[in-house]
Amino acid sequence: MTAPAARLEVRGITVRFAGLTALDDVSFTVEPGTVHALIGPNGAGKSTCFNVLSGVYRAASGSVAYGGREITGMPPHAVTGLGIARTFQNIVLTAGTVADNLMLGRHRLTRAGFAATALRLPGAVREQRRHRARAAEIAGFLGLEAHFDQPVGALPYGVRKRVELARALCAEPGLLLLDEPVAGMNPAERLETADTIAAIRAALGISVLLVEHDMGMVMRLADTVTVLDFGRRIADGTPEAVQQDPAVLRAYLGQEEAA
Ligand SMILES: Nc1ncnc2c1ncn2[C@@H]1O[C@H](COP(=O)(O)OP(=O)(O)OP(=O)(O)O)[C@@H](O)[C@H]1O
Repeated sequence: MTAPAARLEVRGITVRFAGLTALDDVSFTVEPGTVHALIGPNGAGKSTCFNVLSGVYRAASGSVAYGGREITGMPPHAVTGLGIARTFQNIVLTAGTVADNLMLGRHRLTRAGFAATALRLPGAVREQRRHRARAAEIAGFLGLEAHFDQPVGALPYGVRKRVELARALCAEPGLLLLDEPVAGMNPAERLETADTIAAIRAALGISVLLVEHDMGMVMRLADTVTVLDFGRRIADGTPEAVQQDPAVLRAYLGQEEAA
């Protein structure tokens, strides 16, 4: 039921906030089935780029196409409908259990309307049962089976981050956008999450675009890396090539000097 991975083409996107150019003519391509990292110093424009891709912000110019379909200007739910799901830098979960949150993730795939579900009509009940079984399967894949019926509010931070990832996967996306998936995690949790992301790609064949500050994680996982600095793309290539790029070294050195 997973949406097939398709090519994401970002062409010349520019975003301005009251005089500040957060993204300046940025282009890159995420090839189907690859892990692509978007990196750069603080304020480089990474989150802004994610917000454009997921329909939260509208670019002043440029285009974003997924599987050849123009998604520029689409609202977030329409972008999700095409098979693009995301997680957020700060955990965004609703009250209730892990299962409740994962069922929300399946919303785009649910056909029965609100009334049919509320009235517990047989077709709607069967459909809910099928979605719940798939949500439980995804929870198991992410090591969350023991937490499935627990309230998310009581869970440790690292587990809640995994719940967010599971919820995004519940939409059966072809492209997963992960905004700092290991931020705030301890080293063991970081390694575990890196392994999980690699396993997701291998098992589902989907594409992953991730924003991440943890360079070890980027180097371990990414096939391709795009580097932003002050809203501009300064490098794009394999992790090895990007790591040795003088413009990238200068950008990160500048950040250390400013710190
Ligand atoms: N809603 C907004 N209104 C005004 N300025 C914004 C807004 N969102 C981002 N910016 C500015 O745009 C620039 C890019 O910010 P963005 O959050 O995209 O960077 P980032 O690379 O994600 O940074 P970080 O690594 O710190 O999360 C920054 O100068 C930021 O202050």
